[in-house]
Amino acid sequence: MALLPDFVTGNAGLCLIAASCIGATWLYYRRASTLPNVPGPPPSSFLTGNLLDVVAPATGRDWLLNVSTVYGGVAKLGTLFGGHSLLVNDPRALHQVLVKDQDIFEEWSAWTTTNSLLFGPGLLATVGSQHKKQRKMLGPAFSVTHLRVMTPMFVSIARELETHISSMVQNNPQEVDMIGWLTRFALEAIGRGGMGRSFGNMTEATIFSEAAKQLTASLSVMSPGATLTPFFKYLGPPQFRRLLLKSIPWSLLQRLVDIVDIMDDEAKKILAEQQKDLANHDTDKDGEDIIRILLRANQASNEEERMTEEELVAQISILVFTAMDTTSTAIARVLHLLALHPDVQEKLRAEVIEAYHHQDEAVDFNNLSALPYMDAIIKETLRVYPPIPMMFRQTLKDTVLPLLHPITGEDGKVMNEVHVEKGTDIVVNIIGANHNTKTWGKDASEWKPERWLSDLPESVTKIRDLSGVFAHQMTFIAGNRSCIGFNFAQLEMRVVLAILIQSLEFSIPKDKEIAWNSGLLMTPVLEGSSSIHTQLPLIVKKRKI
Ligand code: HEM
Repeated sequence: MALLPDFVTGNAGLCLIAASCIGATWLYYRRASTLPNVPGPPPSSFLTGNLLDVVAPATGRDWLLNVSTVYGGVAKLGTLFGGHSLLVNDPRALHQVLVKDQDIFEEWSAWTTTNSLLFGPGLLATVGSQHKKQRKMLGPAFSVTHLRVMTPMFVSIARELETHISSMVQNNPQEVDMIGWLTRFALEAIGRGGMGRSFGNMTEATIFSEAAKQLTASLSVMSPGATLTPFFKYLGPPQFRRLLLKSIPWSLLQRLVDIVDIMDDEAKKILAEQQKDLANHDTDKDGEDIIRILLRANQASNEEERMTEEELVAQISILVFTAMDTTSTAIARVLHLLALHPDVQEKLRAEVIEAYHHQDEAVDFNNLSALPYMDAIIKETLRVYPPIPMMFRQTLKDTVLPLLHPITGEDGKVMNEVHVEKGTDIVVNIIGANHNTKTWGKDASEWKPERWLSDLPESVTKIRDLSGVFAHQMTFIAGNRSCIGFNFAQLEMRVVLAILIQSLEFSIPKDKEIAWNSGLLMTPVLEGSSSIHTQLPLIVKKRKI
């Protein structure tokens, strides 16, 4: 025993569990290790394959794009212990994965298990008929009719945001960390629009807002370890697993456990309040929110369809998780690009001022949707800079993926399709699909809002297989697991732009370089900073109206 390090002798149980996990992972990954003949980048190490290349904060995005350029629509990636997964951006193959054969290409089990451990059995954690049932019940709350009703509430939150920022820059232009403000806006939008309650004053952080803000960043840092979570659920009952987690001396993990507890407590409180209001027939609120609509539908449904209390709580935490950072970083990206391209900013401002004549009270769903230049900027930004650069799927049985654009196999022969074994992980290369030159043309990677103001090429409009739910792109993916909130997100983007651009000007600070880190989500940071602290410092100037 003296030969073993103290940590091992002192934590024998923990080490045994870790060794079993590693062994089980190895066995698991060996099963799906044959993707014969599909070329791909050499793995950086036997232990982690290409996983660390994909999630590398500063280079992950370009790495993904480069692999698509070099290897085409499908490429073999190395995963843990010499295993392989398939990176896909070919339009026909993506259509097969996400739409045509979506029952064969199920959500990645590491992702659903992680989400189930974090939030419980909500949309991001369920599969098959349970997922379908939940999706059907939540769908109506995201309808255009409902969003139309919600618009004035978004406008009022955006005006609060504008008032706060304006007061900071009233006398002189100032550097403002826009991502912080946009995160508060997005949290408040999902709070009031989603849960029927405010998450607090926009200027002061609360325990909940801090927890929600840190969640994505913590998960991004820990994402390579997500591949191990399917085995975690076999490590005994939840109380035991919790004890196990609490005994691991890793501050980031301990913070994650706290965050999850805070979010869960809040979700339970929200549900209890909503149920009470509903029981009291209290409809004296700013229109119907998502959870209220869900509760009504749940109440009206039959026994087999009805969601449990646990499922309802999970939906609340999942909505906060999915709605907040995705949308705030999407708006942040637009503002960053407008600051980099003052001509585009000015043209957008002219369009908005012309439409509203300085009366932002008039901003409504219809007139917001009728601003062609704003529409072009939003579509182009989401295409070139999708906030989520990739997603994952897993095959439930052996199958064949057809390719629209054939590739050359390792044996030098042309491949029109790829045979994929049961258990293979599929990486949906969202950014690769959005930058595909065969679809979007040679300038696919350039940010050109103008491309949306004239006819798009036939390679975009005439391909039946290009099945993204939004603007021919994969940003919100496609099929039954596509983003349920894509119209909600776009509406938030439009409202914030319409309100801020009229009275504020944005430019880049002279002494700071902004970079975007890859991860689960693309996030703005200061160039060279490896920190998980997101920042978007822009110089904001008050316009004289
Ligand atoms: C620009 C902002 C957003 C982007 C880029 C985005 C992107 C995505 C993507 C790529 C997925 C698919 C995940 C998968 O394959 O499992 C997804 C799912 C989802 N999104 Fe969004 N999203 C955004 C905003 C929102 C908002 C505002 C909401 C809610 C109000 C939302 C709610 C959801 C939910 C609940 C799912 C899970 C759907 C399911 O599994 O059925 N998202 N989102």
